[in-house]
Formats: sequence, C-alpha cells, structure tokens
Amino acid sequence: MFSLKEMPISLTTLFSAYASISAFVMLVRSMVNELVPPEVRSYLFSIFQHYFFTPQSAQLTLIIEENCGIGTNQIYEAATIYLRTKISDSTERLKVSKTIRQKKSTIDVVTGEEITDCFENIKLKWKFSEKGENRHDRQKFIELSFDKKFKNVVLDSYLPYVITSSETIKEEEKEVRLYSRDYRGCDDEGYSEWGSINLEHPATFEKLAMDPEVKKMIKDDLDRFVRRKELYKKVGKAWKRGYLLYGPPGTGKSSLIAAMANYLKFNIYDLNLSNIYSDSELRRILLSTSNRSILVIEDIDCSAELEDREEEDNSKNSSSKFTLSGLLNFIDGLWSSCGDERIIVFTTNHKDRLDPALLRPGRMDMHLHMSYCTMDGFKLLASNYLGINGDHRLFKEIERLLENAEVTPAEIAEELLKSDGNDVALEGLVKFLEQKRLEDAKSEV
Ligand SMILES: Nc1ncnc2c1ncn2[C@@H]1O[C@H](COP(=O)(O)OP(=O)(O)OP(=O)(O)O)[C@@H](O)[C@H]1O
Ligand SMILES: [Mg+2]
Repeated sequence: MFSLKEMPISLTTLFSAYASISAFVMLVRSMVNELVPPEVRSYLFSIFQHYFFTPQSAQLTLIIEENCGIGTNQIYEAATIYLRTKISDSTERLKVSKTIRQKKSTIDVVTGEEITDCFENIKLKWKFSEKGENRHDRQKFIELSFDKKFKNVVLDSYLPYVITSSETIKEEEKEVRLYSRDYRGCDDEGYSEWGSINLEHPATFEKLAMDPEVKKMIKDDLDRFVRRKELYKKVGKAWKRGYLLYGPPGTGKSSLIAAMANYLKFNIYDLNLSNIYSDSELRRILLSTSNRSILVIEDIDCSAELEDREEEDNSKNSSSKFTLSGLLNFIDGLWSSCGDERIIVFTTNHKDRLDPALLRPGRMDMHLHMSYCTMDGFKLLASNYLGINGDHRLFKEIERLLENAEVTPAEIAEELLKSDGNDVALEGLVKFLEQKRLEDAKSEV
C-alpha cells in the first residue's frame, strides 16, 4: 500500500496543476470576451461544439434509385424482389396482386415502408421512398442504411448477394411477361418505356401444328443457344439469336413466338414500329428492354410504309425519322455490347416484300416458313381440340381435301370449335374444306 506521500504523483501536485490550468482558462476566457466581438464568439463556439460534442453519425445510407440513366437500376429491381422474402409482422402496408392464371399472389412492399435484414451479423434497414410531384418526374428510390464500418462488406458482398438471391427467386416464380408500349401505365410501374402484363398465351410446342422435325429443330436450336454462353463469349459474338417467321396469316407465327417464350421462360417485348419516329427513340426503347427476352417485331414488311413516312417527315423535320437500317444497325452494333441472351423475331406475311438488308445471310439465324395445314398438323389439332388420338372415319376424306386446299391451322381450329360433338365438328370441317376447294378453283379460273 502507498501512503499519500509515497504516491508517484501526489494529490498536492495534482491540485496545484488543476488550479493553474483553471487560472489559465479564466485568463483566456476574459481575453476572448474582451477582444473578440460577441457574434464571432458564438460562431467559434458553435464550431467548437460541433467538432467536440456532436456525436458523429455511425450510419451510412445508400440511395438506390429505380432508374439509372435511361435503363432500370438492377440493384433496385433486385432489392424489390429480394425484400419480398423479408417482409415481417411489423410491416403495416403491402401491395398484393394476382392475375387469374397466376398460382400465387405477389406481395410487394410499398412506398413509406421499412424492412430490416441481417447479413453476417450486420443490421441493415431498407426504406422505400418516392420523390417528384407528377407522373413524369416521379422517381422511386430505396434507402439502405447500416453501420458505416461495414461499407465494404455491404458493397462487395451484401449487394451481390441480394442480386443473386433475386435472380433465384425470379427463376422460381417466373411468369412470362408480355411487354408492350401500348400497356404503359397499366401495371403501376410508373412512367417507363414499356408496360407489361402476364403472357397468358397457352401456346406450347406440343400444341403447335407444324412439321414435327421443324419443331424439334427449333427447340434444339433454342436449347443450344441458352447453353452456349461461354462459347459466345469466347468467340466474341453477341449472345443473341434472330428468327424470321414468314407465312400466311393464321399459320401460327405469333403462337410459335408465345411457345418459344413459354418454353424458355423469356419475356416478350412486342415492338410496334409504326409508333416510333426516330432512331434515337428506337435506341432508347430498345435499351430499356432486359436480358433473357424475345424482342418481337411483327409484320416487318410494313417497313414499306416506314419509308413513305420517312419521305413525308423529311420535308418537315429531317431529324425526326425512323429507318429500317437504323433498326438493323442498332441490333447489330450497339445492342451486341450491352445485352445478353437476346432473341429477336421478325414476322411477315410476305417474305418477297422484305427489305433485302433483312434477308442478307447472317442477319437472321433462321428463316422459318409457317405454312398451310398438313395432315399431321390436322391430327394434332384434332387431338387438342376434340381429344381424338387415334383414327376417325372422316380422316381419309379430310386428308384428300387437305392435299387440294390451302387451309391454315387457324381456320381448322375455328371449325373444330364450332360444335360439341366430334362427328358434327368433323363433318362441318369436311364441308368447309369442300367449299374452300371450290373457291380456290374459281379464283384460279
Ligand atoms: N400451327 C398452329 N398450331 C396450332 N394452332 C394454330 C396454329 N396456327 C394458328 N393456330 C391457331 O390460330 C390462332 C391464330 O394464329 P396466330 O395468331 O399464331 O397466326 P399468325 O401466323 O401469327 O397470323 P398473322 O400473320 O395474322 O399474325 C392461334 O391462336 C391458334 O389458336
Ligand atoms: Mg401473328
């Protein structure tokens, strides 16, 4: 034990030091009071207070806006999907939606709500917000707050984890969506280039009446395409594939596209060229489409109309025009560098009217002719629509009639739907085919 005297620094020394420091502080204070004007004094005091007494925020907040530039922000989209799995009992408001064909309702977090999450023992708080007054400048964003010291972990590990988790969730619950510029505003996605609804088209490859070998070839081609990510990368080729579907109306071009989308679970972007007035608008619209999707441009032969429009516009305003070559250049060039797993499908009723630039070898990977109904096609329709899987007494006659008439699968499908009884339906079809043959013969004369 130390006695007071023996202590290394005695209390007496400590008191005398304190007394001289207090005297010094008093002296400085009275000097400051006399020499520094009161307003400067209070300013200096506030700075002093700010640095020494205000607790420094230990939180960092990341702002994740819905859109970045003209594209959507991948982190925003991923977060909204990922956070659906983190909704807790404390959440007060949620958005719920379901279409007739959806198996489960989708529950979404709405503006104003907060969600908490935990990752490697780090506490994270997500808050859904919105800024902007009207529909056009409204911007949704999410704030992600956490302890500052975990900044690197959040940026390097947590956010990538949110993105991969959202991709897994999306794959699991994916409903194929049909995007169109006509639906803008329908789906509460705010202002964007595309609006979307669920693709509720029941078409599948099994239900399509077409040459079984062609069907198999298309399926194999799609499978190969999806498998070949590494190869496309290695050879430096854009990971995209183009199909040109041509044939008369009602032969199943649109149905085939829906079957492809359902098969791959790719979304469809249905682009109507007649509403686009300049290459720059086209570029903006195409850039706002996402990967793993099918871009569909129907009736491309109507590009003849686009050329007329171009001339018309030229006289008015040369900067606002859209050209087919703009589209093709865009698809070949710019898109190649920023899109993955893209399929592009053009359809036409008149292949002979197409711009040669579109038919050039290498432009479209596959040209598929969708043609009139064959006996094999008819048998598939009879099985789908009437449940006839074997033979029927009228099949021979129908086969003979089909060989001599140009009938589309759509026409046959319509006939088969007209009656409840199989015999009546097939008899109706025989009559229809005979009538059709007579009309064809007349038009030849
Ligand atoms: N090959 C087919 N197999 C099965 N059903 C078909 C086929 N072709 C057409 N149909 C039926 O006819 C309807 C119309 O066909 P679809 O819209 O696919 O034709 P399309 O070739 O796209 O015609 P258009 O050139 O007018 O756009 C389909 O909804 C489907 O019920
Ligand atoms: Mg069609």
